Amino acid sequence: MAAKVISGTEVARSIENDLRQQVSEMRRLSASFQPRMAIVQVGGREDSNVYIRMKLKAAENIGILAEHIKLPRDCTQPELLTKLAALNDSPLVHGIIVQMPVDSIHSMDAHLITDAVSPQKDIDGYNDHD
Ligand SMILES: Nc1nc2c(c(=O)[nH]1)N[C@@H](CN(C=O)c1ccc(C(=O)N[C@@H](CCC(=O)O)C(=O)O)cc1)CN2
Repeated sequence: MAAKVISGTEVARSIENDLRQQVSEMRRLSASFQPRMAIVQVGGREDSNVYIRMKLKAAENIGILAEHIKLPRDCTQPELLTKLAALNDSPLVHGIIVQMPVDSIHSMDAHLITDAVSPQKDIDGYNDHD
């Protein structure tokens, strides 16, 4: 049997089209519903900046509002956890991504941070509680 070459680009485009239709249908059923996600970044690593730009563009392409929340490198773990708790509690935010690695001058427990995202909003699948 001949091998079949699978185009990652075509698969990605198909997934994006499906998601766009799902978002559109949700908004048709509830005109007031506006899906929103938050991408939380600590610091300013350029590799992370590239990936975040890609995520923001992808969200825009399917009709999801994406907010890029940039926290400074001197952000402490309690401050980051407080921010994540606020996003967990916000009825306006439906998905949360914490861009890894957390680029802080302070020590951070990566698992504690990713597990602080509500499982119901963990659209990245980093949470150990899932
Ligand atoms: N919150 C997250 N942070 C980080 C993740 C993540 O998934 N969630 N992963 C990396 C960075 N990153 C996205 O942010 C990411 C990097 C690379 C890839 C990937 O699939 N790479 C492919 C090659 C892609 C290409 O060059 O075409 C590969 O490695 O085969 C996905 C996501 C750390 N932070």
